Amino acid sequence: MTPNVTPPPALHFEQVRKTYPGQVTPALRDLNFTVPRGSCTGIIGRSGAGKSTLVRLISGLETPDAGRLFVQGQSMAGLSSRALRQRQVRTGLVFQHFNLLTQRTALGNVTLPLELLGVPRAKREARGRDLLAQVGLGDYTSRYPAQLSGGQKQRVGIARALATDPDLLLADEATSALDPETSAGILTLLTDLQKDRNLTLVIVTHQMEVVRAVTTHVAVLDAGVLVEAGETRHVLSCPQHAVTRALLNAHRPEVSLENGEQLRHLTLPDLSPRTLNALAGLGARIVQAHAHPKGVDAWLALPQGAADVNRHLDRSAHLVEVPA
Ligand SMILES: Nc1ncnc2c1ncn2[C@@H]1O[C@H](COP(=O)(O)OP(=O)(O)OP(=O)(O)O)[C@@H](O)[C@H]1O
Repeated sequence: MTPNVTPPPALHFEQVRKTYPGQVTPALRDLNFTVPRGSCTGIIGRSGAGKSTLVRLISGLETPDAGRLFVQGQSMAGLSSRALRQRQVRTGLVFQHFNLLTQRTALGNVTLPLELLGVPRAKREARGRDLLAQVGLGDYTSRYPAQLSGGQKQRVGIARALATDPDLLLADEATSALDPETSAGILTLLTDLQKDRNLTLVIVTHQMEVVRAVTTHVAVLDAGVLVEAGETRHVLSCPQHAVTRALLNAHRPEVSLENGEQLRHLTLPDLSPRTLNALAGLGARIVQAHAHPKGVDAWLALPQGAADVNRHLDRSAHLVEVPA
């Protein structure tokens, strides 16, 4: 009989601390935190929280000065330089500013990691074409970065990150440089790829709407400290820390509410006449709305008693509430 062995988590931090040379204050301290295998985990925090440092530790570009970090069950400290390189090959990175080589075509950028591994030209180009097709750029293989939109450049960046068949994908502010609609498309692509390939996806962001839109788990960092972590639906519906609440309210629109109206953050399936009619029937006002991977991310002003009214909504057809 085969023993029932539970695979280790994708990432496990044990009392991890990182202080940069010449600095007194650690960029990360006493970090205890686990990223479940196959999850889509958001790492959120304000500027200077330590998010990029976390990415650099996971990708082996920095080492902790205390504590232990396990990636796919392997202690990063115990790896030989060869094993570290192999680990790095299985960790895909997607960057905010795409980091494409301007002198190379889309195909040339995607095949670069394979070229560095010595994969023969015909094989790497076949794989590169396949990956570009998977990210919706099958007709753009010969384009140079300057001939691509921001969203297309990020698709090339994602295809490149997948070239070496990673088991872990780190997206560091991957949508921060994109407009909301393009950003929604990239997040959908990332989560579709994650599910299809059974990857662990770590999304580093300062935007709570990104966490809300696609993650299953979230960790909130502040000034190098993990202040809150757990399943996204629990953390967002019942935030325990003031920093989490501040991040949740960061995009709360300034609006004067009338007669006891309540401001609610909702995901609408669309802005079709059917949805708008349903909202009008409730006396709801749309205060703000923008594209979202699951439809339209909206702030609504709802009349007093909206909680009761919400119970009468056909949630699956019209409205899916997400925690404000
Ligand atoms: N190479 C470095 N040398 C010295 N200090 C650094 C270095 N890199 C980062 N820091 C410091 O470490 C802390 C965490 O920085 P980090 O870049 O990880 O934060 P972040 O959450 O990614 O911020 P941002 O959202 O602004 O990119 C900050 O105080 C920063 O000034």
